[in-house]
Amino acid sequence: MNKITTDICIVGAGPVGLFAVFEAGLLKMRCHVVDALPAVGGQLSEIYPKKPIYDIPGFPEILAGDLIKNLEQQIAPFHPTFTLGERVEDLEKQDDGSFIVRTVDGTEIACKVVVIAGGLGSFEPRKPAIESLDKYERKGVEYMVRDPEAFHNKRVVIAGGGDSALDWTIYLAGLCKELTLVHRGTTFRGAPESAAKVLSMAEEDQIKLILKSNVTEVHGEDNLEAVTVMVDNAEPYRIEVDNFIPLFGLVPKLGPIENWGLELDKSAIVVDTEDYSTSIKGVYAIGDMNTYPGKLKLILCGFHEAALMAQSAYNIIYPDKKFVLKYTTVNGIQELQQ
Ligand SMILES: Cc1cc2nc3c(=O)[nH]c(=O)nc-3n(C[C@H](O)[C@H](O)[C@H](O)COP(=O)(O)OP(=O)(O)OC[C@H]3O[C@@H](n4cnc5c(N)ncnc54)[C@H](O)[C@@H]3O)c2cc1C
Repeated sequence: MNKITTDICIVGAGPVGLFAVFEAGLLKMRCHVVDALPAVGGQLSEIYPKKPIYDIPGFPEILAGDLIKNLEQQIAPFHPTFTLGERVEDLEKQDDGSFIVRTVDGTEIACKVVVIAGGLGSFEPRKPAIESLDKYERKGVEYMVRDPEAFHNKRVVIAGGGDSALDWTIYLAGLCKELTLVHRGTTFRGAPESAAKVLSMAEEDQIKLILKSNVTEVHGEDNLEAVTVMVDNAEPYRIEVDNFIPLFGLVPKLGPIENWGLELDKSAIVVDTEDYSTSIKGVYAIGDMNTYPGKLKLILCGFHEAALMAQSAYNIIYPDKKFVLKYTTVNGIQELQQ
C-alpha cells in the first residue's frame, strides 16, 4: 500500500488545486495532490484545453491548456507530489486533529490539513450498457488511459467518436500490436484534423476502423479475452483482445465527499469566507466545489480563495509561529527542499 505523509493533502488537481500548492509553498507547507483523472488541469484539461480564456488577470488571452502548463511551472519550485488516476474516497480524523485521506486504490495520505479543490466533482467515465462489463474492469476494460505503456504490444479495441477516442487511437497505434476503433457513426465529434488523421491511418492499415458499429458483448474467464462487435445490424462477430477502452466522455460527480459529514448546500460545500474553512476544523474547500453568498465559479475567485486558505492553514501547521504577509517581489520564491 502506498503511504504518503505531507502537510496539506489537496483533493483535485484543477487550476485552483494547483495554485493552492503555490500559496502553500510560499509559506513553506508541503502539498500532495490527488486527482481521479490521470492528468492535472481539471475542467481546463478535460473539457476545454484549446479554448482561450480572457479573464485571467495579466493575461489578455490564454489557452486553458497553457494556463495549466504555466501553473505547473509556477508550482515546480515547491516540489509537490501527486497521486493521479485515483479518486479520493475517505477522510478520517485522527485524535491529534490530523487526517488520513484514502483513495479508492488504497493510497493513504497522512496530513495536517485537507484542502478540497474538487471542482464539479470527480470525473467519472460514462460507461456503455454492456452486460458484465464491470466484471472485467481493470482486467482488460479501462475507461481512461492512465499509462499508455500498459498497452504496449497489446490487442486493443477503443470505442467512441470524440476527441479522447481519436487522440488515443492516434497515440496508441504506434504502441499496440493491433488497434481497432469502433464507432457507431460515420462522422466524428472530435477535432476535424484528428478525424482526418484516423481515417488516413485506417487507409494505410495502421489501425482497423469499424464504423456504424457498437461493441455489444464482452467475454473472458477471469480477464477480458474478446469483444463482440455488431456492425449496422449485420451478423455480430468476435474480436480477440487484451483490452477494451470505451471512451464515451466523463461526467462529474460529487461522489464520496458527500458522505464526509461536511455542511453542504445543493452538493456544494458551505465555507466561511474569512478563510474558506468548512464545518470540519482543518478541512478547507476552494474553487468550484464550495459555496457562500455571492460565490462565482471563476478561476480567479478560486485563486483568491487559495491565498486566504493558505494563511489560515499555516496557523494549524505552525501553531507557534505568527503569519506575516511577505511579498514575492521582496522575498522571491524560496524553494522547498525535496
Ligand atoms: C467550457 C467552459 C468554459 C469556462 N470558461 C471559463 C472562463 O473563461 N473563465 C473562468 O474563470 N472560468 C471558466 N470556466 C469555469 C472554470 O473552468 C472553473 O471555475 C474551474 O475549472 C474551477 O477549478 P477547480 O480547480 O475548482 O475545479 P476543476 O477544474 O473542476 O478541477 C477539480 C478536479 O478535482 C478532481 N476531483 C474531484 N473530486 C475528486 C475526488 N473525490 N478524488 C480525486 N479527485 C477529485 C476532478 O477530477 C478534477 O480534476 C469554464 C468552464 C467550462 C466548462
